[in-house]
Amino acid sequence: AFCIQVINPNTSPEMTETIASAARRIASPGTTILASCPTQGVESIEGHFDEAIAAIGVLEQVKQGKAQGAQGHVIACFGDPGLLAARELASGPVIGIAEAAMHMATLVATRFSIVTTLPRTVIIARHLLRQYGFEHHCAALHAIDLPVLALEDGTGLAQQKVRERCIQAKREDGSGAIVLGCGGMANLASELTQELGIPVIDGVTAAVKMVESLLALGFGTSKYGDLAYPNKKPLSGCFDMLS
Ligand SMILES: NC(=O)NC1=NC(=O)NC1=O
Repeated sequence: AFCIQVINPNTSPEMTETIASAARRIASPGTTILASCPTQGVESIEGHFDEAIAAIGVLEQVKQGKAQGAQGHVIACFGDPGLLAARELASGPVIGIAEAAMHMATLVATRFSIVTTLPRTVIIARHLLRQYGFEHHCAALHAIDLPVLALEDGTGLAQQKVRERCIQAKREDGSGAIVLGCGGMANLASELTQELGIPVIDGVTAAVKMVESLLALGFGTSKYGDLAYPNKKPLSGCFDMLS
């Protein structure tokens, strides 16, 4: 039986719920999901500035999650904000949804496409592909060109755009799999997989299963080298909460 914390790095309660329900749906029977989002920060993450703000909230949540018994952590934003810093703080595994979805896509197809939210987050996804070493696995990246919270506005327009973009990507890119590039798309993957007949991979569910696998294998984050716990030092002002 595992306890896995799933962190929505933005402060949108609706998106936290979308993410939490996807995580709980896929979690093994014995796994408890602790879903959370930062108490302060940014309501959606759409660029480097937002990611810098969100990373502090991720660290605060990881610290709280550890205290609540979380054995592993998922960072449920497609920028994987604060990933390595969170790995320094954590004992258990910490997996970002972008890396999780990308890894999974490489296991089922030789090439994958990414469908994400804004043109500027396409550029950030490219940075992640390079950072993770997946550049040559990714055939193309597409944006639905709607803000992140359009996925939670109840109109269904963003969801329709995601579907259209996935159909286009399958037709045009020659990719065998598609990665959904936002935590708020977590509830779309299984229906799109059925309709398109190819793996449409959401990073929230992928990351939950990867954390479960690492825990089942007895692996946490390696605390040897640069992911060792942070050097002890006083943290001033609002950062005191991270001491
Ligand atoms: N590319 C994205 O849409 N990233 C994201 N921003 C958020 O606030 N959540 C995400 O997954």
